[in-house]
Amino acid sequence: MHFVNLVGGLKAEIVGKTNIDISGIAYDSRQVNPGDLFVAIPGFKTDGHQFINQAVSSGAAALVVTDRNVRADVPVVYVDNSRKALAFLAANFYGHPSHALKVFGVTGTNGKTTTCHLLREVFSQQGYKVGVMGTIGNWLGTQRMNTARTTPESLEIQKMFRDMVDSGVSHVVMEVSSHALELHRVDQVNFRSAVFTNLSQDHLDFHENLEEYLQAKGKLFKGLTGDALAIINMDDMGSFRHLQEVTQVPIITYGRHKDAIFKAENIVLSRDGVTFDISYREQKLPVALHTPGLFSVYNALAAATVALEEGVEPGAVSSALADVLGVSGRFQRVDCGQEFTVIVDYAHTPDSLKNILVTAEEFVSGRLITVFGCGGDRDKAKRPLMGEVAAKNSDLTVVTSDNPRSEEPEDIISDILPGVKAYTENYRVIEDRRQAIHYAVSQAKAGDMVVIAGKGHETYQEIKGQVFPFDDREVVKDVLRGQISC
Ligand SMILES: CC(=O)N[C@H]1[C@@H](OP(=O)(O)OP(=O)(O)OC[C@H]2O[C@@H](n3ccc(=O)[nH]c3=O)[C@H](O)[C@@H]2O)O[C@H](CO)[C@@H](O)[C@@H]1O[C@H](C)C(=O)N[C@@H](C)C(=O)N[C@H](CCC(=O)O)C(=O)O
Ligand SMILES: Nc1ncnc2c1ncn2[C@@H]1O[C@H](COP(=O)(O)OP(=O)(O)OP(=O)(O)O)[C@@H](O)[C@H]1O
Ligand SMILES: N[C@H](CCC[C@H](N)C(=O)O)C(=O)O
Ligand SMILES: [Mg+2]
Repeated sequence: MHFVNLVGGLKAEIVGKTNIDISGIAYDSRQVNPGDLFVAIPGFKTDGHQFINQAVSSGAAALVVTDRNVRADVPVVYVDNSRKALAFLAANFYGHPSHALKVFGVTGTNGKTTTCHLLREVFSQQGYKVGVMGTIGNWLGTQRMNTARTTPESLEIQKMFRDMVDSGVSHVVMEVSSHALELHRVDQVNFRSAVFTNLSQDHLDFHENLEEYLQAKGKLFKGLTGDALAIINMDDMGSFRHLQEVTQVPIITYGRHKDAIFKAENIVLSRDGVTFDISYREQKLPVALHTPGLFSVYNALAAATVALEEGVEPGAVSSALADVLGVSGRFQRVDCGQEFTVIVDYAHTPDSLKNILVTAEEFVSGRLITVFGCGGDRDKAKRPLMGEVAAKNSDLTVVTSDNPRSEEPEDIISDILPGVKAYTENYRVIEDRRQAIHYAVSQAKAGDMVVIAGKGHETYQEIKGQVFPFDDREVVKDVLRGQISC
């Protein structure tokens, strides 16, 4: 692409000759190919400006920088914010593909992945080719691609949108994390609609406090334009009020609140699922889900609201929701015919852990045994809170490691323990997650339930910067294999 077309419209000062072609964009010097434009990002850990020489020696044809002192033999584009510029340039480079797609963004602390996958099923059953971007992977129709982030960097997003358009995708459901909103990853995305699930404590390592966390989420709604809709959970009243203030587009509410436009009524919770009615605009739509818990009602209601607003026939919405047997690592049973229940779940916040344990508690006839830890290099304030939730809602709590990342596993456990000790003496600390799962499962008797929380679909464990293969579900099967044929 010609350099002038690429940077056209970007608020910037340009020094150097502009009559060049750009073959690609890179924001990491290690990824630069000859002819690329290198965008230097001042980051949290290091500064992309330090790698300019490396980028140029790898063949960078031009640079985007924020540091006015940078001088180079290639053209230099001076901008105020390089993440913003990256999003702008990526959208230009790939031809603004989101304008040729219906992109539905889902944000909130919990329920994004689940809501997206429910919505994916509804749209797929309509015969649309659906794109998905989120925690458990990215999909172009049925083709799955791995992902490291819930919401990738703007460059990857725009490239994926381009591939989606080129392969016939019409609808995209994507999780939009607060990190993505704060770091301009979705700046140039043309959202058809945005969904808000809920807000509770998480990521206070990244956001100053809950207000700032909410403000980051609000950016998704602030950016909506045209005939986009803001689809908001009205039961989270504090967040609802904020989002209502910041958005300029029509608001569609859902929830159990009496004033919600799409209202869940007649909710019946059971061990194997949930049934409820969606009452909206003088109509009633019965829904049956295979996942239990009140939180499942919210996810399905959010997905149904989007689909119904898009004009999907109501019967098709409820039948697609009924066809979803579950989402990988979300309240996933590991069943080898044992006499007790084992659930692997991705709850890694105080609120989600509480939801999952309250749901489990309701249907367990015996003891509830919980295994969990907390991620390293993440919100430390949630650790004792998760300890408290586990202790209050379990008969036996096994505190272990999640992904300690660069932290000492025992330090993380020490942060969790005050919360546990304040509510129970029935706990064990087993730092090694495999051993912790072995212990918990071996303690279970007929009628008991073991909940293994925090890692859900993950197939790795990161300890001291090293990534090892690890899958809670496989570890459970290994233990059960020793007891019964599995
Ligand atoms: C906190 C956060 O989001 N950090 C993101 C941020 O990293 P950073 O600012 O620290 O980058 P840095 O390491 O200082 O490097 C600065 C720049 O120098 C470049 N560099 C670096 C080294 C080198 O040799 N050459 C080079 O050019 C880097 O590519 C980067 O552009 O920008 C990077 C480039 O886009 C991201 O990869 C990185 O995600 C990190 C790895 C991360 O763990 N993010 C998590 C917390 C995250 O985004 N999570 C959300 C939330 C999930 C949820 O809601 O639960 C998600 O969407 O996944
Ligand atoms: N609507 C909800 N409200 C509260 N908790 C929920 C809800 N839906 C799911 N959960 C709980 O949160 C966990 C994570 O769910 P899910 O993966 O759908 O959320 P997410 O928002 O995508 O999370 P992440 O931010 O990690 O990507 C589930 O395993 C479950 O324990
Ligand atoms: N997207 C979340 C996932 C947390 C999952 C948990 N297993 C952990 O590693 O902390 C985060 O990056 O904070
Ligand atoms: Mg997710």
